[in-house]
Amino acid sequence: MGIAVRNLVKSYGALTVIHAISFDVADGEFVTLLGPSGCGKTTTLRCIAGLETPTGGSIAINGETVSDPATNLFVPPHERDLGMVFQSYAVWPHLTVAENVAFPLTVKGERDVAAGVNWALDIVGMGKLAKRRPSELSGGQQQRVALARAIAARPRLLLFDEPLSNLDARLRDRTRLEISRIQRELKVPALYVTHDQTEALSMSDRIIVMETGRIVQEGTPRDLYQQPVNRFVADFIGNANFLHVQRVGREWQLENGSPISVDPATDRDDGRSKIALLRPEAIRLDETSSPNVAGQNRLTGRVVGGMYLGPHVEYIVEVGADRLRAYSRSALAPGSPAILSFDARDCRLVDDMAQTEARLQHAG
Ligand SMILES: Nc1ncnc2c1ncn2[C@@H]1O[C@H](COP(=O)(O)OP(=O)(O)OP(=O)(O)O)[C@@H](O)[C@H]1O
Repeated sequence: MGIAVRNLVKSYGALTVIHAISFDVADGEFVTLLGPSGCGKTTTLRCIAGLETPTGGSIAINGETVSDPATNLFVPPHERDLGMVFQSYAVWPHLTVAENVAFPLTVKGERDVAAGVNWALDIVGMGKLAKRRPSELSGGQQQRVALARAIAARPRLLLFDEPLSNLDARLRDRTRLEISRIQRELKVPALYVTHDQTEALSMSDRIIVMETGRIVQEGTPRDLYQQPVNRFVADFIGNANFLHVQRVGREWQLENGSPISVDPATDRDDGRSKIALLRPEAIRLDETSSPNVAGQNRLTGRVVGGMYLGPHVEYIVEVGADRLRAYSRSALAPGSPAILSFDARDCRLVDDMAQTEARLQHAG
């Protein structure tokens, strides 16, 4: 049950934009495709919807293959039984809210269209505005109509392509919660495309991070935040500091020669070049008089800037050749020395990005 994508390839002429990716979305699961602009998220989603013709690989929905170029199989979009919500609300301006939502029910040949419309509008909280036209609605309300239309025919799969991009920040937060609630209520698998890490972290059961048409890592939001496989994922999800480190004998050192203890679980000698990831919230930032805590890394840096954010000040601190972001409630003057303390387990070695790029180039 759910979606099974196997070795999906999409090329436009000589240009391949999806390179044989495979993933699943289990029944009732909320999975997000996350990655920078142009990495192939939308193309993947559109292949599943049947709005693009894949070049290779297969796609199955609830065990039924809907696309497999090797056997010339291609089920058209309207026969795939899925609901889709786009960035542009794509509601029809000449139809009322109720008529918009009725459309998929009519196409499906449902007998009690009115009941289906009421059900869907109730779920998105738009029952009272059924007779309005889209021009009489706010952006957020129009997106709710689009959502109601996507779920009205009780599809076996929900697809979302950056559905919150056109909403302002507050409405985005609210609609995010609504989408999560509705998907869990309906218990249908959902695939959600975004380049916004907050959306991905807050809504997903699982996140698939993509880079240039390939999957770099997939896992729960917590896995990806706490155990990113490389610099690209660490940088894309959450705030990240990177320390340039080198192995000297059995220890790791910063470029200025200071020794540094790293998470032993990440200290693998696999021949790949490494960089140390240190999240800002793992750093304790003090004035130089702070006491030494046994077993902690303790680096001396220099404050180069600070930004007051209310709950804390976000400082930029120079440590050797690296600039790190760290938070503190104390007021530290620019130019003043500071001590950065952190647990070795919070300092993880990850593959450096240059390595990923090299691998991608090698893989063609
Ligand atoms: N019709 C097309 N012809 C040629 N190239 C295309 C076509 N559609 C998309 N591409 C290319 O495919 C790649 C992936 O595009 P896609 O829209 O899937 O990326 P995305 O990750 O969804 O980006 P965004 O977040 O900007 O929408 C891009 O390099 C894009 O230029």
